[in-house]
Parts: sequence; C-alpha cells; structure tokens
Amino acid sequence: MADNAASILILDDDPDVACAAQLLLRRLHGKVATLNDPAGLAAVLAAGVPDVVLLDLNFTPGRIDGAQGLALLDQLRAQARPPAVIALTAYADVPLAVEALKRGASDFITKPWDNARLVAAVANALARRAGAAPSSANTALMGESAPMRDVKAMVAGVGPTEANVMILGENGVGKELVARAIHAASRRAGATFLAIDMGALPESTFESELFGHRRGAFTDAKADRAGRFQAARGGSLFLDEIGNMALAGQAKLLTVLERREVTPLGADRAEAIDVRIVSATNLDETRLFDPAVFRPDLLFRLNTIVIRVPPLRERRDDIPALLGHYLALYERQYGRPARMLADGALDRLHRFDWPGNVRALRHACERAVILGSELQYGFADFGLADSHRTGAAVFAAPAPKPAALELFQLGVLERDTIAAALEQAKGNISHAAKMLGVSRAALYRKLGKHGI
Ligand SMILES: Nc1ncnc2c1ncn2[C@@H]1O[C@H](COP(=O)(O)OP(=O)(O)OP(=O)(O)O)[C@@H](O)[C@H]1O
Repeated sequence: MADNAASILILDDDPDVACAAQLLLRRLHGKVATLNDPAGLAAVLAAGVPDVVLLDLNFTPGRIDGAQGLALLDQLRAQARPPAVIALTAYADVPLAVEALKRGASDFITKPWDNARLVAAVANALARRAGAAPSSANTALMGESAPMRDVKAMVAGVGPTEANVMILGENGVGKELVARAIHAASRRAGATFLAIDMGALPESTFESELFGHRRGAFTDAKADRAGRFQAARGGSLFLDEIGNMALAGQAKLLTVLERREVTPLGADRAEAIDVRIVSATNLDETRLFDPAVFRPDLLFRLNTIVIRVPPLRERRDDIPALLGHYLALYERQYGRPARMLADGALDRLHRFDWPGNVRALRHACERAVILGSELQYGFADFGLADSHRTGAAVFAAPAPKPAALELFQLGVLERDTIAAALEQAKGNISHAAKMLGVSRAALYRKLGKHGI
C-alpha cells in the first residue's frame, strides 16, 4: 500500500534505529526523513509539518522517564495541523506509552519492533490523520438541527453508562466525533480514548496488536508488548470500521468481549480487561445484519445502544454553521482575512448533496480559504463537483465526456478511476482504497484534490 504523498519523520537519537525504520518505510512511503538530534526539530517543522512522526521517548542515555520525549510530543501536538505521533519506547514501558497516548500520541511501539506492526501502525496513523484532518480530538460536535439534537441527547444519555455503543453512518458524518463525545461524557473521560481502524489490522498481527504478546511468543517477539486492550485500560476503545473485519477476527473479538479478558500471545494466564467499547461502521444495515458479513452474536455484544448519525444532506440546517466554523478556523490557521460568502453561494452550498458529508465540507472550506482570491467566497472556490448538487445519485452520475485534450491527462484519468472505484464500492472508502491499491489516507487526499 504505497502512499507516495505522505511524509514521515523518524526522531530517534540512535542513528541505527532511525536508519532501520527509514529503510523499511521508504519502500512504502514517499518522504521518510530521520532526525537524531531533537534540537533540529523546530527547523524541520518550519520547513513543513510531516504527516507522521515516529518519536523516541527516551533520548537522554540512562533516563527512562520519557520526560524529554513527552516534551517533544507536546511541541508536535502544538502545531496548527499536528502530525500523528507514534511513540517509540525501548523499555516496553506501558505507563509511559499510556501517558504518551493521553497527551495525544496516536499509537505506540516498543523497540525492537516487529516490521509488520510498524508498517501497520504508520498506515493506521496516516488513515486516522487524513480522516480527521486536522485532529478531531479537540473538535466539538456541532449542529443544532433536529437530527443532531437527537444524536447529542443520546450521547448525553448513554455517555455516563458503561453500555457498548455502536455508531452507524456514512463516511465523514462524524462517527469518531460522536465516539469521543461519548468518552468525554463518561466517568472514563480522564483516561485514554484509543481509536483503532479494525479494517486496517492485518490478520497476521491481529491478536498481538489487540491483546499483546509475551517475549518469544513468535520469532519477532523480542520483548513483551501490551496490546490495545491493555493500553486503553480504564478508558474507551473505539473500534472503527468494524464492518470491514474478517470473520476470523470477529470470532476472536467476540470471545474477548464475552469473557471480558484477553490472553496475550505466549502468556499462560488471561488478563481482565477494563475498557468501554464504542464501535462504528459505514456499512448499511442490510449488510450489517447479513450473517455472511457480520456475526450476529458479535453484533449483539456491540450494539447495546445504536446511534445513527444522519448524512449531512438529511440535516441541511447544520450546513451554514459548519461552513462558518470551518471557514473561520482555516482563515485563522492560514492567516487569511475573514471573508463572507458571496450572494447565492450559501444557497448552492446548502442545496449541495455532500456525498463526503462533514469531512468533505471541511476540506472544501480549507480549499476555499487557500484558493479563493476574491473579496467574498464564491461557490466555485469550494471545488465541488456539479453532479452532486441537488439530489443527484451520489456516485452514479455519468462522468462528463472529456474533451480530446483532457483524455490523456493523468489527473483526469486518476479522477475518473477513483470515481469508478467509489461507484463500484458503493461509496465505501476502505473498499475503494483496496481496489485502487492505495491506503485510505491516500484516497482521502486524492478525493480532496479532485473535489470528489
Ligand atoms: N458535527 C460535527 N461538527 C464539527 N465537525 C465535524 C462534525 N462531524 C464531523 N466533523 C468533522 O468531519 C471530519 C470527519 O469526522 P469523523 O472522522 O468523526 O467522521 P467518521 O464518520 O468517523 O468518518 P469515517 O467513516 O470516514 O471514519 C472530522 O474532521 C470532524 O472533525
């Protein structure tokens, strides 16, 4: 899954470690840089904030409290568009890794790492960053339309309970934001919220990722490693894209949820788990209730409470406030003057179908702020495909016939190929990304680029 547009920085004082990670990741990603001295970080960030940073938490030899690494993490998280940070620790030190997660790291890896795990962690971090660009961690759940008021009432009602919640909705409607709001309204709010893209977990490392492993459990298991269930102890585990899990993985997850305990690979004793499970999927309900796709017994465990987040086209009243919020946010971020919407633009944006939902609206606002050159924003500044304007079938609109000159332009071919893949995948981003042979993160970037 090459993602040539992604930039990755490896920040580790051991040049051999940094070089090994660079060699591994360079096969899959375009720009992979290393930095051995944290004093150079400010200059690197000034030149451009990377998408993902692999950050060693223990710089000073002999010190294992991670203080310097955590300070660097704070520096990275303070960027206007912070990178996803994967904490590296040599000491299998779970409390330190958990502290890093609390401070905003998206994942952690213990050294020496397992190559498949490192590759998966980077792919997951890229997908999450593209999906939540920028981090949805600090974004409030906006919207005062009647359907959104219902969603918020459900969040307030179920938040303080321990009930497992399943969130349903199309890509980009705000499922992760709802999951974070549930966590924030729970008694676990002070503990970790850990999100996992279940569709991106490779089958070969599924158990060790989720449940951890003991040193020697398999060839590459050079040290004990805590899984995500242990790392989120006391907090909430957000199982995203649950509908994309293979049936084998579903069976393993079911056993854990039934017994409320996990057995790390190679361990002879099970460990009790203490996590609140919130899950999400964009599968439509007929597919979700198809036993060939999703185990009914697992569904029953996960969906004690179901929250449906409606697509933006079914709550158009939220559009003006979201536009106002995201235009102002990007004007501040890019140091641009505040501008109004031109006559008629709001009406067209209001009638637009928003097949990519709030995420697409957010990207469109960012584009308008960067590219809009007039005193007011016009509809064209938002780079939205006309076929999606009012009530047009989401991905089924026939592509306009390209002019002869356009026919061989790579950008046009790419746009049409992506549109065709989305149509075939019925709008499922993960499936379309798989068909196109790119990561979800790369596909999201391309959707933004082509205004799809
Ligand atoms: N109600 C909302 N208020 C403000 N921002 C929102 C809202 N809903 C979504 N967003 C923004 O839209 C983007 C997508 O949201 P989110 O990642 O929660 O969607 P999702 O449904 O989980 O997407 P996917 O199915 O692709 O994983 C984020 O940047 C988020 O901050």
